[in-house]
Amino acid sequence: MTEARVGGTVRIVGSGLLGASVGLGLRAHGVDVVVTDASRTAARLAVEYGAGRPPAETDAPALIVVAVPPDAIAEVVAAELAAFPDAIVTDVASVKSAPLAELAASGADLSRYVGSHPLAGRERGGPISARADLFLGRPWVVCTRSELGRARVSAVEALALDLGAIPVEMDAAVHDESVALVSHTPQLVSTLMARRLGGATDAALGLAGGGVRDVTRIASSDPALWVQILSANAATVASILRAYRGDLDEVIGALENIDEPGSRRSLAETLAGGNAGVARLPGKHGQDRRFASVVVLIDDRPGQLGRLFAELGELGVNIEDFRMEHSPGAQIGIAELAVVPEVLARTVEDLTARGWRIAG
Ligand SMILES: NC(=O)C1=CN([C@@H]2O[C@H](COP(=O)(O)OP(=O)(O)OC[C@H]3O[C@@H](n4cnc5c(N)ncnc54)[C@H](O)[C@@H]3O)[C@@H](O)[C@H]2O)C=CC1
Ligand SMILES: O=C(O)C(=O)Cc1ccc(O)cc1
Repeated sequence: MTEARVGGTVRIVGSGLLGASVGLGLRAHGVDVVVTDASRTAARLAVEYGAGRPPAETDAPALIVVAVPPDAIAEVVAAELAAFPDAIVTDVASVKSAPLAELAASGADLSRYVGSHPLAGRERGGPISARADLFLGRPWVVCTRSELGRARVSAVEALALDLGAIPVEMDAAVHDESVALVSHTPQLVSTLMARRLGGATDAALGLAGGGVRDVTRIASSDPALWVQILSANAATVASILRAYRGDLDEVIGALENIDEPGSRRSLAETLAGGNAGVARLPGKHGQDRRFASVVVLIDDRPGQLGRLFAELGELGVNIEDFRMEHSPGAQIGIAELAVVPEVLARTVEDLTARGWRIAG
């Protein structure tokens, strides 16, 4: 067990997915964690899963983590600031400006409040879905404000670091604009595409591969939580969607008039724009480096993946990334490996020589 950076007792209010995950992660460092929730069942479950202990009269937490739904953040943060006058209070809500404005309007003492947001989550909520490793390697935004003392910001960064996350300082407005683009609008785009699958035939769905799964993965997110997130960042998300609608109208125009001069060029430029956009997403370890992909067909039997990995090790090929897909109609797994481009040709050649089936 490594020693924690956070000192003293940490109190978690809202012991669902995020709250219980924070508790589990801190308990793994031996931190004294108190969990509480408006739902008795959620609180008891979190305790039974090992995320912390029930509150006691004598608790004097140094740090309070509010992990309730966005609509309840301001009210709960204000109550915690008032109840524990020596504690620093943070929250993990997916939106930052609206709760801050609500808190300021309530007259709360904001000098001890440092908003934050871990960019880590799952489609399912509740303490049953919680994981101690949820935050490992993920960015954790800590919202700075000019009047906030360094020590208070550092206390929340210590929490992020203890949970294996990477603290990123940002002000609330920049945070909300950023997540509107990389999280909130993608949620709606994924949802709208998945909604189109509602009327599809089983035959069509049987052809689904990695592409549609990638685009719709987050469409199974909790509607109740997402209505709150989107409502709290509505104007910014709407403005991105308006631009998106413009792009969509252009694509529809080109498709409806595909033989008009310029239509194919317009489609090509749209597709190239997508290539340029996706290339800007940071890759492994935040690098811009692109990898080559090797697709290996493997029999759906125990030990096959282990053998593939071991043989790549023998060949001195580092697996930069890995993804598994399944053939809908056959007992075959499709292993997609990312390797550095320099080793692509010899990897394909050596694996083929060893009897592996390479696709594409
Ligand atoms: N689900 C995700 O992937 C992510 C969620 N977040 C943020 O984390 C926060 C919590 O989300 P989840 O853990 O996913 O939700 P969840 O539904 O799993 O847990 C929320 C918990 O808060 C409790 N609660 C509601 N109102 C309360 C109140 N007034 N006082 C005390 N407890 C109350 C609920 O009973 C529930 O147990 C939200 O603000 C969300 O925006 C941040 C990053 C990722
Ligand atoms: O699963 C994913 O890709 C996510 O992006 C999960 C997620 C959902 C909500 C957040 O506020 C932060 C992260």
